Amino acid sequence: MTALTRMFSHALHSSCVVMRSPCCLLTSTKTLILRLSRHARLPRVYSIYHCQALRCFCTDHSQSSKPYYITTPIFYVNASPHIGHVYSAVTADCLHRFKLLQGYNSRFSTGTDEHGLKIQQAASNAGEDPLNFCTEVSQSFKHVFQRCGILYTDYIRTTEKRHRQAVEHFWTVLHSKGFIYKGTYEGWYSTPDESFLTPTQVIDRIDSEGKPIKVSMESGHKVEWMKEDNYMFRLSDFRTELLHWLRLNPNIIRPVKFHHLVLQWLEDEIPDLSVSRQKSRLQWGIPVPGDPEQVIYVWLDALVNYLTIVNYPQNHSQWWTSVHHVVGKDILKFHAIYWPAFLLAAGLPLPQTIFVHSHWTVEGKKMSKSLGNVINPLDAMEKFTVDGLRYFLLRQGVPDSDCDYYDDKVNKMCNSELADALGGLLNRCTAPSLNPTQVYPHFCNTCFPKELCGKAVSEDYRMLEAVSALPVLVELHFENLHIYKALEAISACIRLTNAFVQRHAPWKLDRKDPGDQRWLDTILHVSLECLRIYGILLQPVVPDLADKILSRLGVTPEERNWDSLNFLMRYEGRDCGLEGRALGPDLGVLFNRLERSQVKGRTHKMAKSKSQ
Ligand SMILES: Nc1ncnc2c1ncn2[C@@H]1O[C@H](COP(=O)(O)OP(=O)(O)OP(=O)(O)O)[C@@H](O)[C@H]1O
Repeated sequence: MTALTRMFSHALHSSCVVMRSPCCLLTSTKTLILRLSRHARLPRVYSIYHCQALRCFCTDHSQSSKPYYITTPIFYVNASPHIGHVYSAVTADCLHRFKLLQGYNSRFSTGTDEHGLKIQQAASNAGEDPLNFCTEVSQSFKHVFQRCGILYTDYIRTTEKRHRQAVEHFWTVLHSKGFIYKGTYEGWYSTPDESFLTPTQVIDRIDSEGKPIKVSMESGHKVEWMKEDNYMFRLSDFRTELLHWLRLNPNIIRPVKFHHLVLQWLEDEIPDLSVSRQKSRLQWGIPVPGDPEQVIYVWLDALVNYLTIVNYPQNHSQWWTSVHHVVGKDILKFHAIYWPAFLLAAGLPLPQTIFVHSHWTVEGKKMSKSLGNVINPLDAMEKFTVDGLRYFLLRQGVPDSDCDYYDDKVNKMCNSELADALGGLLNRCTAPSLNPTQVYPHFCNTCFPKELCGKAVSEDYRMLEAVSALPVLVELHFENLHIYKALEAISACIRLTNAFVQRHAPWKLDRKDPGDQRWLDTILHVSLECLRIYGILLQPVVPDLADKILSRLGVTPEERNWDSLNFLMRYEGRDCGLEGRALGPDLGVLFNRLERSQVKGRTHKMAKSKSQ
């Protein structure tokens, strides 16, 4: 006791000294966990006690009800949505729901990016008016997002009047401050990426007709030499300031790998950026204020959407100081260099976090509209259910590296982790055969005392420690966008709980024997407490499944927030409000096993993009 208490208070004390920023909080909490874990051989009772204490410490409750503004990229409407877009949206949605769970006043925006040459061309190929074309595709994004439970609070289209006004204002501010000047741009340009490239970013290739071409090294898209009179943004002026910002705040871009990448990009000089196109080349966009012969560069236009949402330029400040972007790695440069430079020029605060994720690939190639190797998310939800697909994307998607998608993988993961492990546990522990009265069973301190002298064995105490520490771990992983690690940790705990039930085989106990009955109730109580914690923590990931679990346990909607993660109060000698309460009536299966015939092996749909 004394050793751990000393260690814990020392750790708390030392962390208080350094804890000046969220980064320090994270570092010091990690240190605490490490120090705690080294003491795993101390008497169990103290470890559990301290894990609970640590959780209270880790969650800074003063943050509750503070604004937290999450954005997804706005999606380019040159074709219908695919799994990659859904992944961006589900990741942001999961963060949003996690923040709501913790009591933040979270706001979450998404929408569609509707200007630019690609859309002008796609609409023309489809023989449609650009706005009608955009409306149609924007609706399909909205539909897919609603279908997969994306709980956005704001949906924006860049063709809206409010957005045009925000962009015009933003441009005027930059121009009046002297950060935009008239010049000539000459260099490589990739229309598919709407991106300018330096000579070192392009390489020689041979096209399908055997002609030599230049392509972008990053995306592989063909580039063209462009020379035109444009408005230029003084991007080069901001290189030092951006470097300083990122070096001073090593936690801005997460996971950290991408932070290093941006720092590396900034090591080299960055040229000024062309921020307009001649109207003769591009008509579909917002005209430059005061110069109708020029149209604003699609990326400047698109990035301002984050401000439009929060009512820029009227009363955006409450939200703008707490903005967190979720982006794919393909658009990191736009979000981590261009966007902060524009904001600095406009005199606005910089983003708090840029969460970056990698790509879903199909047979090693990025799933992309241009390649047409896309998986239709509606088909995938049909096969695997909404929660099945969400779980797979977040459990398997590693933000640091690309991940190959195939149906069989989704099938296996859903069956083993949702149907068997989680569903099986719920089913076993709430079965009327073991619990005929269908109430939340009572816990007996004599059967499961704080010292190792009851019916519980040492593995059981280790399980309690793991489940007690779970909320802290989950929170830490979410902070780094390592949602897959959070799910890995939950999954490991579910395995421990299943092993606990298996070890004590409550179905073999004699219910007529009062001692056995007390122990049986205790086993079920502990298992349901574990399930309650898993249910609460899984809400941001699989909202419907989590609701099913918590409803079956009789947990009310008010008892599903972060403060309700008070695991196994009876073990601590405190009251448990659920004891003796009726379980929910739904005896149905949590997640139906997917048959292999339901999903085809390693196939993928070559869905036709709208532009084809
Ligand atoms: N394969 C993917 N994996 C993960 N996220 C993706 C993927 N494709 C697109 N996204 C996400 O959607 C955003 C918008 O992508 P975009 O509209 O450029 O789609 P795309 O299919 O890559 O299109 P294109 O083939 O025309 O480049 C990306 O920045 C990224 O956040």
